[in-house]
Amino acid sequence: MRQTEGEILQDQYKQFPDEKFVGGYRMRQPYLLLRDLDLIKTVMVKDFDSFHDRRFPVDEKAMPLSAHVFNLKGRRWRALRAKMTPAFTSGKTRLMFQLMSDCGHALSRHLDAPAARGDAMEMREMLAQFATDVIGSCALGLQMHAMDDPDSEFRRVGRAVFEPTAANMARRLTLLFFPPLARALGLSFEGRRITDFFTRAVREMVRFREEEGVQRHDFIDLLLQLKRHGSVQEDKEAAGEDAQLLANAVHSGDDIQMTDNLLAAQVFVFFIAGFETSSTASSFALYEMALNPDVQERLRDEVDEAMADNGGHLTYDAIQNMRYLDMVWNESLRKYPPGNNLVRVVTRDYKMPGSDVQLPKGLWVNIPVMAIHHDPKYYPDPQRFDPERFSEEEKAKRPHYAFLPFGEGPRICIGMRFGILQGKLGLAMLLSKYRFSPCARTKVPLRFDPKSLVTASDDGIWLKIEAR
Ligand code: HEM
Repeated sequence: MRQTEGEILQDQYKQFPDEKFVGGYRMRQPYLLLRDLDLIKTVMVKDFDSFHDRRFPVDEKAMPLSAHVFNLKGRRWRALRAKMTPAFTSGKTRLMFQLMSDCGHALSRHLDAPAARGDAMEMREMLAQFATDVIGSCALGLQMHAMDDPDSEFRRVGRAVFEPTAANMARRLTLLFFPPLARALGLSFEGRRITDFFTRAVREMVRFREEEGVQRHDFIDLLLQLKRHGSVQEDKEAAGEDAQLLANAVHSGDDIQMTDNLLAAQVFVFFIAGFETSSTASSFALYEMALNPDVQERLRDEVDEAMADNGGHLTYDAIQNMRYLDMVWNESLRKYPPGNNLVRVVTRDYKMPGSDVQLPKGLWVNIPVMAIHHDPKYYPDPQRFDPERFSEEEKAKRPHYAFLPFGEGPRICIGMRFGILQGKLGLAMLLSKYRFSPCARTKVPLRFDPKSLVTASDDGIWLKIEAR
């Protein structure tokens, strides 16, 4: 395989410019590719009840870590999503800011020596270590020390899950395309070693918290609230975006018991969904800023100003209020969406609106995010990195569904606020202290790694780092 799934679908998307949707096969599995943004809205939101599932199999007994909110299906997904949503409001994210910020300071400390020497560094790995520490601290309440020790246990687990090895690929392709065979062989997405490591680590953590009565503003604490009381304490005032987030999480009416295994599965998905996505996103933003020094300077000016206004610190509100940071971050997610293809499964036979085409239950539906984000109809000269595309004026000219880095509808990324805060904080902290420029190993243009689960360059992101 020499192209990513996103690139294969992008070719097909370009091949049929006049169609609203196109059919195809992958390893003899039929699928539908959506091109039309109104149809995408119909599938993701309006007729969501006919498209509510994803494609990875779930088996709570044989593969305990598979029963997480990303994978779960139907009523069980709905019940869990509704219960977990209050853990992801901006109120809760704000409480985690200090934990995140501490990891940011550790990142800066770690880079001081190489920056003083003007070294070339692989920034994706650096940011993955930062993200591992953040998610470890905020999800598990652990000091992971991935930055002090790149071979720490959790960084090794994270690497093992995402490493595009032949074994990982073979296991996942079997799970996707031959689920009965995967079941017979006892395969899981992450592999037996990681299942055992993770369930044990979370079980020990839960026991420690329960016995010692330890409380921390992190996800384990919120999941333990769910286990004990059946719900997470909601914020006193949920306004704006949060009200929308909570309103989207309609309960299925089913009861869901938060067992230790179910709790471990949720922590596992926060870990894997949380660190690779935000670290690749931030490293692509750094890459583009190294190639576009005017953008880097303008953003650094904004960061300096925000710090000067806040006694030399980067606060939660300062990050939220930085307009240009938001534009740079979004343009980077546009050009390099970590999830380059979103999938829904048809959950009951469905007639496509405006046509005679009937979609059978079980069919996979692809929403080709990479292709849409590079369609010149929405983004003229799509290879150009131009944060101005995300000024309020330019955004208002585009259809909402032309920008889908976190998906949309009831299955939109539950950790979006957390991921954005972490990514932006990392960038702001780095720019406040260092300058980034291309080095001999910087690849222009980048090539994507076809074996990677998320959009990632095939040789990391090499940049020269210097103290300001
Ligand atoms: C820049 C960072 C991130 C990006 C770009 C991202 C992207 C996405 C995307 C594209 C989806 C699929 C949405 C859909 O199908 O409509 C998703 C789902 C999900 N994400 Fe994220 N994500 C990020 C960070 C996080 C973090 C930090 C967490 C957890 C702490 C997280 C947890 C999840 C979960 C649990 C789901 C499944 C939600 C459901 O099906 O109900 N993500 N994410």
